[in-house]
Amino acid sequence: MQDVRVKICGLTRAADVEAVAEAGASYAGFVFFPKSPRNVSVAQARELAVLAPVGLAKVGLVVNPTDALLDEILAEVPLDIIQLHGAESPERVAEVRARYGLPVMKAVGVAEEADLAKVASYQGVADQILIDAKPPKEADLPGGNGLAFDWRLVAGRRFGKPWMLAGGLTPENVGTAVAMTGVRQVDVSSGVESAPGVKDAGTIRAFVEAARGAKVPPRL
Ligand SMILES: O=C(O)c1ccccc1N[C@@H]1O[C@H](COP(=O)(O)O)[C@@H](O)[C@H]1O
Repeated sequence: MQDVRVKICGLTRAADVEAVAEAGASYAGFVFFPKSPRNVSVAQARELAVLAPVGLAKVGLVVNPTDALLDEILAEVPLDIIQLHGAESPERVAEVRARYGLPVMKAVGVAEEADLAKVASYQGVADQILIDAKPPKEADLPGGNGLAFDWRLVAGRRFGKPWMLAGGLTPENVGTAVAMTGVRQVDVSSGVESAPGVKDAGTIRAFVEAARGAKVPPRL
């Protein structure tokens, strides 16, 4: 059976990229969002991205980006995937995908069943869907808040495109999340940090081990 694939998001130091690669994660995420404690400049992201070995996909996380910002990032940083984590419309997702010729992962925030209806509008335009916890109303960040949602809402779901589960995952709960939902890909940021924006190599290793060792229910 195929291992669960792991994305570690919000890397800010060379040692983080090394830890993520050594742990066996599949995706390394770089956050371009000034309000985030994980925000990196274009120059910093370039320095980190070139350290990633073949097989570790480099994901650029942006929130309602302008073309100017994406142009600036993609001129410098060798990204493999663009993660849109704001209120981008399906039309904007299609536009970004066509303009840069890169796969796009669209994040959808979920707190209740009704939120999942939004996924349908992105199925035809995004390459992957990221199902994340909906942020609290007063939150500064649209993601990366370390909050989980009720995983029963996505138990056994398929979304017409590969999907990833995020929101409040930790080494302690990721096995349950995978077993409960049947998801084949997971994404974490806060749950592998020693302080906001500071990744911890031991916790990254523990997270990847727990995710890959999780009991994935067979697809029906
Ligand atoms: O990580 C951030 O700082 C961030 C900022 C803005 C949008 C999304 C962000 N992170 C993404 O949020 C989810 C869940 O994170 P957490 O594990 O609950 O902290 C994940 O997809 C990150 O890529």
